[in-house]
Amino acid sequence: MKVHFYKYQATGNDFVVMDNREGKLSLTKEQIEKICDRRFGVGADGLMLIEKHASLNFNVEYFNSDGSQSLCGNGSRAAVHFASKLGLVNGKSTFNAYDGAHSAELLSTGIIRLKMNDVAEVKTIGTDYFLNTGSPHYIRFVDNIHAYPVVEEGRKIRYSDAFKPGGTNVNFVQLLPDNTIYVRTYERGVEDETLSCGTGVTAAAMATSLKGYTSPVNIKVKGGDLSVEFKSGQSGTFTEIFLVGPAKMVFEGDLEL
Ligand SMILES: N[C@@H](CCC[C@H](N)C(=O)O)C(=O)O
Repeated sequence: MKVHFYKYQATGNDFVVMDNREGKLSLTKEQIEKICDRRFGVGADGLMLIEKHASLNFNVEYFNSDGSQSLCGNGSRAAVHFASKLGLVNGKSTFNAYDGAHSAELLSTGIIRLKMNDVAEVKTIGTDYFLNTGSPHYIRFVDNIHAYPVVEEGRKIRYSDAFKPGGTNVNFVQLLPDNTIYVRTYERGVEDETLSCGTGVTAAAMATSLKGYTSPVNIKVKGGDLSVEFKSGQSGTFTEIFLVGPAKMVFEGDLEL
């Protein structure tokens, strides 16, 4: 069976996107792994099916490259760009994802401003933090981020007993001047460092606000620049959270399933 796909990147987090509004596509874990494989397939950190939704503009079914599912912040921004290309939305949009309903805006600059769901709690673990921004995220502040062994240390935390059985994504964050942070993320489901993680930088911005940084927090990742806006509530609660950054279609093609 031949399937048309679109390749997207959002600050270097890359995705295979397919239009499944007719509901004909149902992919197995093995098919997802093969499509996302960088040698035997198209190659991507994740895969998304864009589907119809009864009351919102569309539904996003997101899969990590190993076939597991969660919310993808960068993927959702790419999905909004794709939905706009399909003519499903014009400027403002609403859609359903793994953690429920979201709204977003595609600005004339090509930047996507995605509303994230509220954060009810930030746990403190020694000098580290843990919170859920639609996906689970562990945050550790480090110095000299560029030399930090992200994969080695990330893997230890991701597979630690404390986070079994689901595991967690792990973010290493360096505080920079001017309300800016540099974030590197070990992503579960990709089982490697990615160039950017949207739910991860959102979690990092929340943790950084507990250290006195204010909204918007400017984010630097290996794949580019983002920003996170939010309102802080009492004792580690956050509302009005927006993940803001670019997403681009890179190429399209057909693949044999
Ligand atoms: N890259 C994503 C996060 C995707 C989900 C994550 N790997 C998980 O399984 O929790 C993002 O941009 O948020």
